[in-house]
Amino acid sequence: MDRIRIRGGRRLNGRIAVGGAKNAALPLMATGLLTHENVVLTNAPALSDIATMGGLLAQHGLRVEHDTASRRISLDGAATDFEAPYDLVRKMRASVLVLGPLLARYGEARVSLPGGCAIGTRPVDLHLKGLEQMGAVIELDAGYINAHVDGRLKGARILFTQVSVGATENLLMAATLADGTSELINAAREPEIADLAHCLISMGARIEGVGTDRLVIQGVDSLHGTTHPILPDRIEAGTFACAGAITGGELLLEGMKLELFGACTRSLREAGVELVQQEDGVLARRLNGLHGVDVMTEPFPGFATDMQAQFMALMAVAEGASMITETIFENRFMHVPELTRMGARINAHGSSAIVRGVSRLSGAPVMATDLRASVSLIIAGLAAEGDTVVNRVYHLDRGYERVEQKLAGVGAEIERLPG
Ligand SMILES: CC(=O)N[C@H]1[C@@H](OP(=O)(O)OP(=O)(O)OC[C@H]2O[C@@H](n3ccc(=O)[nH]c3=O)[C@H](O)[C@@H]2O)O[C@H](CO)[C@@H](O)[C@@H]1O
Ligand SMILES: C=C(OP(=O)(O)O)C(=O)O
Repeated sequence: MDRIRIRGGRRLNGRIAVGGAKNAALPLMATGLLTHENVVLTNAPALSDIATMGGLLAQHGLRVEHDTASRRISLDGAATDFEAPYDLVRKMRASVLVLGPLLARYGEARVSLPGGCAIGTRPVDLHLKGLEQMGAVIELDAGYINAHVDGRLKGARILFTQVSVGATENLLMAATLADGTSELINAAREPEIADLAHCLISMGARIEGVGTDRLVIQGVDSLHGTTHPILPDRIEAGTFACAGAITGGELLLEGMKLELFGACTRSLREAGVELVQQEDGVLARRLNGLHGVDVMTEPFPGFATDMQAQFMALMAVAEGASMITETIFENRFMHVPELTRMGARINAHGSSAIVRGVSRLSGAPVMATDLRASVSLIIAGLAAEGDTVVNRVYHLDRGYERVEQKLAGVGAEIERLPG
């Protein structure tokens, strides 16, 4: 298994490319199931999650091509197999996003229940209730969701009792081909959902309220092919902003748009990181010292749960204390014991962690059990004295493309140690 070694203490400076967003690309790939025509996604990142989703869609019967050189994914043809097996869904929870499209277009789907993962239980009850409201008959059997509908799904008024990114995406896709009008109330407003909606509109879907918490969808008989550019990865960009800031550096986050950060902009600024929109990206520059800032994760435009671990690494060396509260996932503090091993002073209790900034961290061998926790250890390693070796790099490869090369390109002393 590969590992990543970082020698801390180098100031990061320069331009760093922000890729297409993983959390936009995965639902966008599922749109390939809504039409037999060619869906082309540009600005696609080369990530293991993208390969997993491609494998799943190919198993359903689509022709999937991912040309990493031109960053294009092409999806073509019709599904012939409606099962998403446990082995793939377990690896990547976004697999559950094939459920809505398969039901809407083929009236049938058998999708493994995703189950929990390292960061929390991650239920899908809201996805299932919404589809049932649209007329689907759903049974849970032997760890699988067996779903079918006689004829077409029917438009419905769906009120989410909790803001859910995945359920909004699944039901939005399903509603595009339903018979009649659907209304999604208390829908998630993440930029990746607007990106999905724009892609669906370019395929012939009729959607109003894009970017708001009320989406109104008039179902159509069929959708056609399209070419759609994937929006920039705000989490990758935010990760690099923290990486630059912890070293006292200045990075141009190429291709990033400031409005995608939501509340993260304010938290980073309060912490002492200047963020300025420029023509070709966002300039992230540490002003003077770092200051402790309290944050609470919330649905967009609140502070993103996917930025919590990286921000905590930054707060580990800030002046003063910071209280970090995680409201989306019940177990997303796995980086705390590892950061503590590097000298951070963090007390986690329930959904909150108090971080008391220290003047120095020290390198250590560390391990993390999820994607953002792993990258937070890289960020800490960039500021630590000595060497940090991050194990289980496969978590990182799910969501960061060539992270060691990108960081080395702006001055980090970092390398991948093949396992
Ligand atoms: C609102 C939010 O920040 N969502 C995050 C969530 O999306 P993801 O789509 O994975 O999760 P959801 O947005 O659906 O979950 C939000 C909350 O709703 C609960 N829930 C969800 C679905 C359901 O059927 N029943 C239910 O109770 C979850 O347990 C969670 O507490 O993880 C992704 C990966 O880290 C992040 O990119 C998303 O920003
Ligand atoms: C946890 C993440 O992804 P997933 O929902 O695919 O597990 C993430 O993007 O931080």
